Amino acid sequence: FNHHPLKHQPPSPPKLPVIGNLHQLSALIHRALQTLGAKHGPVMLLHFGSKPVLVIQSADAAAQILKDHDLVFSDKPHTSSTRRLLYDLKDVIIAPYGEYWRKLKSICVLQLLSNERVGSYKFIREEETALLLEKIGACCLSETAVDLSQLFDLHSNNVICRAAFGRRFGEGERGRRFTMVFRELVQLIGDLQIGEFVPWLWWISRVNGFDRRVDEVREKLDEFLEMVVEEHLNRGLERSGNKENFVDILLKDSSIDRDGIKAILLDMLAAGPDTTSSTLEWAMTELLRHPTVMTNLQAEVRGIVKDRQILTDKDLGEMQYLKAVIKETLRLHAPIPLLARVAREDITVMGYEIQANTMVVVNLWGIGRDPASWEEPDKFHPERFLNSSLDFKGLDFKFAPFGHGRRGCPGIALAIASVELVLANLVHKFEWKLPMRAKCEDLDVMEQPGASLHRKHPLLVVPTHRQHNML
Ligand code: HEM
Repeated sequence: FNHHPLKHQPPSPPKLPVIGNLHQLSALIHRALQTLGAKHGPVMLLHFGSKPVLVIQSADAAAQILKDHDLVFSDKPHTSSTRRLLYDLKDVIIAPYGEYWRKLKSICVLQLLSNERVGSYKFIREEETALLLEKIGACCLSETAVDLSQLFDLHSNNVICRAAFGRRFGEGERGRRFTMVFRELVQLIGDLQIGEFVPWLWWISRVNGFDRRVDEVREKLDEFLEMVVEEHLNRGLERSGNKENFVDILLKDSSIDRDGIKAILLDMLAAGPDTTSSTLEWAMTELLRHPTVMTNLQAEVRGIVKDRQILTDKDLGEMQYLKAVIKETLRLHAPIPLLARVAREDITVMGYEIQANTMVVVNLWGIGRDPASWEEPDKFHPERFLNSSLDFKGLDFKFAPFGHGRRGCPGIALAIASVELVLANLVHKFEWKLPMRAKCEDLDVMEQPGASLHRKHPLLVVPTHRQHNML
């Protein structure tokens, strides 16, 4: 469209000089976009500074971006802070679409995240789940509250670290600090700094401390990743070479340099544990807020597992209500609420002319709550997924928590296997209540801003051992 003025542009809310629409956004950007979309429609053109940003908030429009024109929208936007944090785009998540990205993605899928690989980590998931249950069980006698948010973080981190690196890194005080650095990384990536969009305001992120936080986080992460790589190199010399893990495989590939290796490892640690623990955190939050759903889920799980201590894959396969609870959690609390892409060329979307280089934001969170697609969209009602063919493959774009297409999430199998096993065990083995005799409706659902969506406040809950005659 470079040769003529655009005739059909999407509606735009009125904007201010210099900052465009940035003043209409709040820290929880997905919520601000939903509010704007209710007024201006599901396809809007905003301006972050002078930069045009196409905002997509309906299933139909998302299908055009993620399926029909997937190739055109297969690049990701980046800012100077994401470049600094992610080794100058040498990772999978932000790397430009092309040969290098294709190679990294296929290594991630084949060597770490394929169904077969995920099956081979079954013992890791089981051991880590047993450890989690033990920690919770230890609090039962004293009836003290457990911080489930922290336990879920540690659990998800251990599963991914053991699968990818062959050992845990999350234990003890050092481990806790390491999990917090990853949380901060995700918050920094999700933070819109005005200087990225209005170049002469670059100094603001220096004055408000953002640049300093980026540098500190980058340094701590690099130190940690260097240690992981060195450990593998040293160990590799001694080993008989009978069992390679993901890091060994990356180290063998001469076309990926040291920064590239660290960047991919960083991706796995940034994208995997945080999203998995967010799903667990919100699932338990919603179960506690909805005692009937909790009772239904306990009835299903306990009915299938009976008095056995160990839950099997076959048991999980039969738990339709459990699967519906997980889907309903992902619909209401998409762990990655916003997808960001960039148009590689001029293109028409939903009849609107969109110019090359326009940034696109797909509000997965907003689409999950769109009244045009869902009845009583804000209600937690897992039954809507029973007897329904909606699944995670993102074929119906009203429910696409893992995205779709070339840049879609490669971690679905690992994430779902981990979440199902933990959740089924938690409701099988324990009864749950809120501390200080709080009522279920008192449990808040406030969110922490960031590229992934967590509770603002940790989830504190009091567990007791299940009484076997209860159900
Ligand atoms: C419930 C858990 C998870 C959710 C909801 C989730 C969601 C997503 C979403 C929405 C995207 C962007 C897709 C797009 O742009 O179309 C994504 C990308 C990605 N995810 Fe996940 N994810 C989860 C777990 C995992 C796990 C466990 C891993 C690996 C350990 C992982 C690795 C990745 C990677 C590497 C990408 C980038 C793919 C690319 O750019 O080509 N994710 N994920």
